[in-house]
Amino acid sequence: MYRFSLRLKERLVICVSIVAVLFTFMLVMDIQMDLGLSKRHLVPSHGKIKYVVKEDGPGSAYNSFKNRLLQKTNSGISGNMSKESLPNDTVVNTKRSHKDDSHKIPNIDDKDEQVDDFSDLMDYVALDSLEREKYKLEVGRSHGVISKVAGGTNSDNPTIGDLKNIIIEKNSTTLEQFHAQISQHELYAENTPLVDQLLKDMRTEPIVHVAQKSGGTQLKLIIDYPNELQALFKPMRFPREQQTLPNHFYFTDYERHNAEIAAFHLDRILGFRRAMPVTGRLLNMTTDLYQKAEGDLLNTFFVSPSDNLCFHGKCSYYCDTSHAICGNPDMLEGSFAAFLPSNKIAPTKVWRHPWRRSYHKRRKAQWETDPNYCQMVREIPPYDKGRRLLDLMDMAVFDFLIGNMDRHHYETFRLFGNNTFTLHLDHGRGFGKPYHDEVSILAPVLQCCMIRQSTLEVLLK
Ligand SMILES: Nc1ncnc2c1ncn2[C@@H]1O[C@H](COP(=O)(O)OP(=O)(O)OP(=O)(O)O)[C@@H](O)[C@H]1O
Ligand SMILES: [Mn+2]
Repeated sequence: MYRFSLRLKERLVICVSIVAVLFTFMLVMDIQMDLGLSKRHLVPSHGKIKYVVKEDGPGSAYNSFKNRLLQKTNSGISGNMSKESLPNDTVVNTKRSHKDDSHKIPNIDDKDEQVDDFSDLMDYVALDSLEREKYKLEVGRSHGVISKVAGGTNSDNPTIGDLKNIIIEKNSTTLEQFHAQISQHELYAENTPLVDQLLKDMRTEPIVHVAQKSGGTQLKLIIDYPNELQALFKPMRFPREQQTLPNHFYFTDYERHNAEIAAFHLDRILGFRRAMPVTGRLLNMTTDLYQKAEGDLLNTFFVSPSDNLCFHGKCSYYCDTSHAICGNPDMLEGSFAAFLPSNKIAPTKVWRHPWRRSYHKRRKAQWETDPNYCQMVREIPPYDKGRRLLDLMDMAVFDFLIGNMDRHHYETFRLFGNNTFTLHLDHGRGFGKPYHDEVSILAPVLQCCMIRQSTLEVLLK
């Protein structure tokens, strides 16, 4: 009997052990294959958040960023962070492409990158505010996803027309109507027909006058059409495939007219609506430019050895005979950006971008060396309240996507005060390295560890 009951006990122990092993096995399978048996919802999947959750707190995001981007620079060249600053897998790619196969399309299969389905972020965005509070307590830190109300965009949204008492007449031009409807929180409404109308007008209306635009470093022309329509023209200067030359800094890079066009469309698709409408058009060098130019600009026209009409204009970069803009044979492609409202109607305020690069071959900007840089920015008006700092986060995301390292200043409309959107202007240096991710452009997001919820949602979508 005793021996029998012992055997029973033994059997019981063996059974319990088997059940325990099976249960553990099931849990492991569940975590690996996301079967949902453990009803895990947020916590494990949030483990995928890069840079933040693996270590402790938002500070680690910056440390990780600093380690990867700021401290590894040993070339002594502050601006050229790209090579040293990349995650390991990308460094391999860059090194390979450095010599000059940057014009080749990289083979996607080459990449040893893990695919992230961003399910953690999807989960997070779907939470209501109560669940978020709970999550916040669970992970023991505040999060950087800022909702609309907290982002300060829920206030009134007056237009320039409202504030300047502009009455839209029947015969008002498309650009006049566009200017009047620019509002405190966006350049144009999502479904306005005015944008497509403007693009069409700039593409098809006859050109009546061209003049060089002062300011900035590279050549730009002011194009006048009938009825006060005006556009800012950037000519195609180099072949469409021309990428940033390996030894060019971001501030000496050529400008690409098609970058201006693509950037406008991306800004629109992302729902920012902070870039003026830009379209492309072919111009006749003789009838559209030479015959409509005068003064200083006209004086720079010449006929090249192959009998093409060329000009170079006057500016600080690439405005000389060796960088002339020539017809091919007589046609020239360019970008046409709808002109901003005049200073009389809506003057803009120019702000120095806090994350501006050094624009120097050897010097670093403060944000590249100061681990608490964002903390400082957060306390300085207009970044201390309202939407401004979040707009800079959006701008960083936008610039990262277009590869624009040339964001030295930005502008806002004065009449809307400080709680207004930041204009997205000047994207000519975007898309210079289309097969390279310049992570340092995301420095504002990585250092402040914040992003606007609507932006995150659009990116996930
Ligand atoms: N669509 C526009 N309509 C009117 N003015 C504009 C427009 N876009 C830009 N500008 C003005 O023209 C100035 C120069 O334009 P932009 O920045 O594109 O040229 P840039 O040569 O690249 O300048 P920089 O060398 O300073 O970067 C800007 O500061 C801006 O105020
Ligand atoms: Mn520029």
